[in-house]
Amino acid sequence: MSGPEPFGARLRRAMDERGPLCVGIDPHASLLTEWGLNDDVTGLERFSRTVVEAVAGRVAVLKPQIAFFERFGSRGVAVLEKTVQEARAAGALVVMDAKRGDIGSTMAAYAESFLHEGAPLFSDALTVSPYLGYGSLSPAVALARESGTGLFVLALTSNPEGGEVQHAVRPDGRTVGATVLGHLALENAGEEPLGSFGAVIGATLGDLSSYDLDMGGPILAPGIGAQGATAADLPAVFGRAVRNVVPNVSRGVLRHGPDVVALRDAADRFAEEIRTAVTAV
Ligand SMILES: O=c1ccn([C@@H]2O[C@H](COP(=O)(O)O)[C@@H](O)[C@H]2O)c(=O)[nH]1
Repeated sequence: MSGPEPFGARLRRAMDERGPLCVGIDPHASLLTEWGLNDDVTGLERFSRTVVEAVAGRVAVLKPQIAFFERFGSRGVAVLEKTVQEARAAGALVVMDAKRGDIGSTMAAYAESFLHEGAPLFSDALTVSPYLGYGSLSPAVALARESGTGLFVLALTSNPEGGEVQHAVRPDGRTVGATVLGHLALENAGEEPLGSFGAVIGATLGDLSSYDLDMGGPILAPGIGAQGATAADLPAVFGRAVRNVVPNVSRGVLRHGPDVVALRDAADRFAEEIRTAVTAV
């Protein structure tokens, strides 16, 4: 089959070559201040550039959190555009953390913004919310297939409040989170070496053995570092699915800036801890 190489295949290769770590680009106001930067667009640009310079050439994935750019309006979004382009040019895959979700016709426009090659914010993958119904994501699934990009669908989020929705039991006896994972298994069926339709599942969640995490796609796992999970928790949380896990660390790395070498060393330490934990399974 011709067309662009699917995201899942590109991600598997990047994970094999660079390890699975994803570093988040989350320019919190407090971090800008700690780095000695102003809480303005110039500070935002310096922060983002520094993170890209430090780690984009060595980690598999970078995940900019769009909220921290949008708070500066159009000039912040312009910084995000440059950040995405520079990160991709340095060899990292970019997962845009925008958590988009809406009725299907609007979802198509969100998908165009991030998954259409040539769009200013074109990224390798996008986080999306299935809580308007999984089917509302269909336009994004279709465009991702066409453009060789991917989705990470919120399934079991890292925050303690998520359980009231995601662990809720449906009339068929399955939880809402398990239902999302079931949809993803269908999207990824037959895709080798890894599907392009991933789940977001928090590394903070403890024992998930009641869930079938083997849905053929990657698992983006935030929660390591500032939210209290550690690399050593990964095997217990994800079991055999750990080989498909992309652990995200944002503040745990970013707090070591603005020194480029210190940032790089922090990312390398997390990468090594993850490698040790995952190879022990
Ligand atoms: O369930 C979720 C989904 C997304 N996130 C995002 O990941 C990072 C985590 O940042 P840390 O500083 O490492 O805590 C952040 O961008 C969240 O919006 C999440 O934490 N949990």
